[in-house]
Amino acid sequence: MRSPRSFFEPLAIGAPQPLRAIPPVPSRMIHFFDPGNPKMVTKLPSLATSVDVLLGNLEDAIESSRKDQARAALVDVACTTDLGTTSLWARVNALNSPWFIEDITRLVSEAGEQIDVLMVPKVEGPEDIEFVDRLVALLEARAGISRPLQLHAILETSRGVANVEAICMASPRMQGVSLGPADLAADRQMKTTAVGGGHPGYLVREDPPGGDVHAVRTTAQQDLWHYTLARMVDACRLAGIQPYYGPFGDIRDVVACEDQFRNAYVMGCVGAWSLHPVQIDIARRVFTPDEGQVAWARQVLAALADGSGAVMIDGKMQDDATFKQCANVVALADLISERDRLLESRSDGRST
Ligand SMILES: CC(=O)SCCNC(=O)CCNC(=O)[C@H](O)C(C)(C)COP(=O)(O)OP(=O)(O)OC[C@H]1O[C@@H](n2cnc3c(N)ncnc32)[C@H](O)[C@@H]1OP(=O)(O)O
Ligand SMILES: CC(=O)C(=O)O
Ligand SMILES: [Mg+2]
Repeated sequence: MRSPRSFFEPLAIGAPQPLRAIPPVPSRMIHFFDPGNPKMVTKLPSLATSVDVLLGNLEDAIESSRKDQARAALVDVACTTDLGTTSLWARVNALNSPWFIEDITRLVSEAGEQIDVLMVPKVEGPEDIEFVDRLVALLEARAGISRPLQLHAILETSRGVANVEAICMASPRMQGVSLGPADLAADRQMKTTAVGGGHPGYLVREDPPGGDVHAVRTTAQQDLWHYTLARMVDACRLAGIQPYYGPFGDIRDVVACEDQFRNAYVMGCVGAWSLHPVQIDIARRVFTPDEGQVAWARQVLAALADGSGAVMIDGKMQDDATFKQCANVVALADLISERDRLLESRSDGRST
């Protein structure tokens, strides 16, 4: 654990000063692409007019035989493609893999000014983040990078979940954490074979009406990810960083994807991954504050000018706590509306 006095000092001589706060940049959808797939790469300028984050994936879903090609292609994308105001992130391979060292070295050294966030998979404890933090600082210093790269951890092992608070607080580079439901399910030996979503066997059943255990009873599926997500949200907010739902693998099931994303949004997450273009609009719809809720929140703020006291609006008590809840909704809505204005002007071909 670092001393509070040295927490914000660069970890290498010549590395940029660490950030004191996470930049307030919307990241409703982290859209994954395979940098080694030319068809996907040609779509990037057009995708950049509709998504908040484009992420070049080098880890799972990229065949071992194509890792080097995908890495080189991602550096090329970073250095040659105009993505406007859309952020560029990269998912590197796991720390113990044969590709990690080359991933991190080349991405930081050759594209460190273009990449905003490095997503690190299978993070198990603060020591993993501390290791990457120092390595990135050394590479930044050597390459003369002017602004610090941020780190994003994927929560996908039991040990990672057990250490999530320490992971979130391990470095000022930490930008956020995503749930990794597929690897986490495997690591925990859960009995789902899906990427996110529910399971028909994880349910509650109504009590027997009149004690008749043979009566037909209603059941409702429960959210397999509730505990992990809630714990992750608390850990992220404790550290002042951003929580995200990860991927939803059933691309056809847009309804369940929207439900899963919305659960995460209501719980406090700021975004989710989109694996396929069809999931982009789902994430935008879900992670953009609802107009009716924003109007209500503005009404509460206006009624409680300085946040103190208590008033009734439509029969509901409002005070300092609801003032803060509403201020969060309004601040997010304003941030997103500015982002959508930028996306719209880029999509119209106007200068941003
Ligand atoms: C558990 C985890 O680790 S999740 C993270 C790792 N997984 C990933 O990154 C997967 C990313 N997504 C993909 O690779 C693809 O979406 C796949 C393989 C799942 C499906 O791809 P396809 O079989 O080509 O899907 P589909 O035929 O519906 O594609 C329709 C079009 O969208 C394009 N497309 C599909 N996914 C993407 C994407 N992520 N980004 C950009 N374009 C895409 C296809 O190239 C195709 O283009 P075309 O109409 O010009 O031919
Ligand atoms: C997100 C991810 O990598 C997983 O679910 O395993
Ligand atoms: Mg994974």
